[in-house]
Amino acid sequence: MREAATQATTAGIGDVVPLLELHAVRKSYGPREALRGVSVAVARGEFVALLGPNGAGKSTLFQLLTGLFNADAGRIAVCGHDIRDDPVGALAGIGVVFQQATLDLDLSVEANLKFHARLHGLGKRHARARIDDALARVGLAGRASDPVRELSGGNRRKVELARALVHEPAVLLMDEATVGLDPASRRQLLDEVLRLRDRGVAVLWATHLVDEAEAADRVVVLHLGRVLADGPPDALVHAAGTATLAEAFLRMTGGAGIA
Ligand SMILES: Nc1ncnc2c1ncn2[C@@H]1O[C@H](COP(=O)(O)OP(=O)(O)OP(=O)(O)O)[C@@H](O)[C@H]1O
Repeated sequence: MREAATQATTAGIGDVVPLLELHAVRKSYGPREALRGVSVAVARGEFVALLGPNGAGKSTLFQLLTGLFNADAGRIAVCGHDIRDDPVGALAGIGVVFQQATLDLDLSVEANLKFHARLHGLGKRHARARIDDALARVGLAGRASDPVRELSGGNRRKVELARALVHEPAVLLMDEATVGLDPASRRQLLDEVLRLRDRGVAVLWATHLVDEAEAADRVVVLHLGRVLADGPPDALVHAAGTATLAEAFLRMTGGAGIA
């Protein structure tokens, strides 16, 4: 993991070169503008929360980042690879946990991860080592042969995180990944991702939950397809003149979303 992140960083000039970069990204569905010129950057070892109420454009942004479709305008680059010119290079640097569960419930934990490893072109021996490492990282070392169907919701999310890590991405995308989890499981997942951040991974964590955003190095507030604020949680609270991030978020979005 560290190696992948380091390689990506040293390819640029100094530590400030972002591993994930969106510049003036626009996307419309027919006449509806979902993203109206969004710019966001995430550096190595940085945890950025993308905080937005329903309809802000978070899912659209993640769909662009995962190559599901192209932006109408603007630039997206991962580890210096433009997602339009070099989608394979860009997507190789990304690990994703989607909002919707995407595991095959009838397969074992290990089989799900093996499938992902093959998709990323990992050889058998390398895949074996990476899968063991990723499962140990999320505390599921002893569950490799269990059918996913037998795991709790919290453990299934951990398997999804392990799967996202198998190919050692420099950038981790978490799309409302804690939806449906109880508070303890939510905290565990957040803590694990913070540890990955500390190992150098660049994390973009989409959420509508203010308490999750409070743990971030920077919070990007997205509303109706525009970035309303981008900075450390304290700075956002200070700029809004409120007592809490929740109040600042409410004020910025006109009460459109709070949790
Ligand atoms: N396939 C689509 N066709 C038409 N409009 C869409 C489509 N997907 C999203 N939109 C619209 O684009 C805007 C942004 O939606 P998006 O789902 O990206 O927001 P979001 O922040 O992920 O919201 P949520 O938290 O509710 O998932 C909304 O106005 C939404 O109605």
